[in-house]
Amino acid sequence: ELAGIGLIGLGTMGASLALNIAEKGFKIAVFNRTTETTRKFHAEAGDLAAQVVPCESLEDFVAAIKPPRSVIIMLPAGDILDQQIGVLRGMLDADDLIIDAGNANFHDTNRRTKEAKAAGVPYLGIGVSGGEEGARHGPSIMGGGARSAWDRVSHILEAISAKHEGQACAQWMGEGGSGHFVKSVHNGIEYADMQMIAEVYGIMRDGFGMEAAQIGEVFARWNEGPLKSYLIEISAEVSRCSDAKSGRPLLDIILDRAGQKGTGRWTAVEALHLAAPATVIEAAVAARNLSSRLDERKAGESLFGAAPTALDLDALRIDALEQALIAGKIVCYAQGFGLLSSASEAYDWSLPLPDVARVWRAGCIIRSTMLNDMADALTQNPALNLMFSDFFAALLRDNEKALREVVAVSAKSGLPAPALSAALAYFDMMRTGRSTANMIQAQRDFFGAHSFERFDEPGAHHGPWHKS
Ligand SMILES: O=C(O)[C@H](O)[C@@H](O)[C@H](O)[C@H](O)COP(=O)(O)O
Repeated sequence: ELAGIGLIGLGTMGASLALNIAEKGFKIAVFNRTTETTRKFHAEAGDLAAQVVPCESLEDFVAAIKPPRSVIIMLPAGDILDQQIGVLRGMLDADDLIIDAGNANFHDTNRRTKEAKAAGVPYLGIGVSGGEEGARHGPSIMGGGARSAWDRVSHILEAISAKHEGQACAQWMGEGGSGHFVKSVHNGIEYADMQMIAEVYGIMRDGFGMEAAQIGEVFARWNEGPLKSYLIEISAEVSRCSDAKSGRPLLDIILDRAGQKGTGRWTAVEALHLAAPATVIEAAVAARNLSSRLDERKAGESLFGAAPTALDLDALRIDALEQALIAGKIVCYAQGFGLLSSASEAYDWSLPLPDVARVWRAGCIIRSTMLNDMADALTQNPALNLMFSDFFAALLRDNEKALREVVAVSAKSGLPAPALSAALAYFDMMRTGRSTANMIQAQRDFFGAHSFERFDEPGAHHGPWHKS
């Protein structure tokens, strides 16, 4: 019996996704450049091995799949993917579908979709979120490309996806690179959420002098409240984990140099490009860049002395940290959905924003109970800044004071809080009817005759500079 679908790339995510597909009853052909990996995968597939067709050549792989074929490719972003698509396309029939399920840059997916369209062959770019665990037992899936191509495989993608209240967290988002863009923004928000959590962890560790396990208790408590989410849950777990070798808290042994593979950066770059402020995401990307400058930071510490970080609990209540995170999260998601809305317009995607929030409710890394409320608010008015929706405006009113307090105290005591500070600044800017951009306009006109608008007269105006 031929396989109903194929998958190339048995890395962590690819292998997990293939087992998930097999487990849901779909016979799957698999191929990996390194044959040893394919053999090992099949040998370790256990009861699912019968559902898996291990192929040691691309020819065998293509022949093992029932036409019209659907082939998922799970490879790192970049040239390697174009090469694989090129080779594979040469061996497939015209109506065979290629699905890139990796973390591609949506600009590349836009290009590849156009190339596929020009060649008259189907192509999908899908964002898959949830890490290894999610891929294996139910990820969140964000599809992009021709609707007809999505409809060919939606029964499989919905079957393997995470479920929220029985609803599949797998959704077609639009044409071209829309699926990968939604995934990028997901990752940008993931960066920002993680950074804000790391900042309050820093205040508890360096400000209050709390032990990792104590901090873990606080996160565990917050995971019972409005912040209930996968990232708070795992922050509690990693804080409470001890190092097998030394018995010390593992967190205290991990080097403070954050890695990144690009999705957060791409999101920040696109936000600047579209003039859709995503300052909390930008701050999170910059914090990762700064964290990698370990030696320079150490040199800075000896040059300027470590910040006078010690705080007493009178200065700041632990609960204020939870409230600050709630306010920061609302601002960050408002920016994320604002960016999705701007891109949807710029690229003519008509992104279903309420469905984006729904698809993120389970399976993905940023899954949280707050996404339920976001889906409701966006359903009521997808065009409205999320901060201005009744539910979140009320929540912000209740929590913005704590965010202000946390940012103020951390600034005074030299505890870096770039993402929380960016969130507060955005909140204050977005509720300032009369900003200071008039000074910018005057300066621009002074040195570059760029002109300015007046309150009292339409048109472009110039100041009486350089006249005297
Ligand atoms: O949604 C997910 O499942 C994750 O976001 C996944 O895509 C991956 O873990 C990120 O690529 C990590 O990104 P960085 O390596 O850039 O932190």
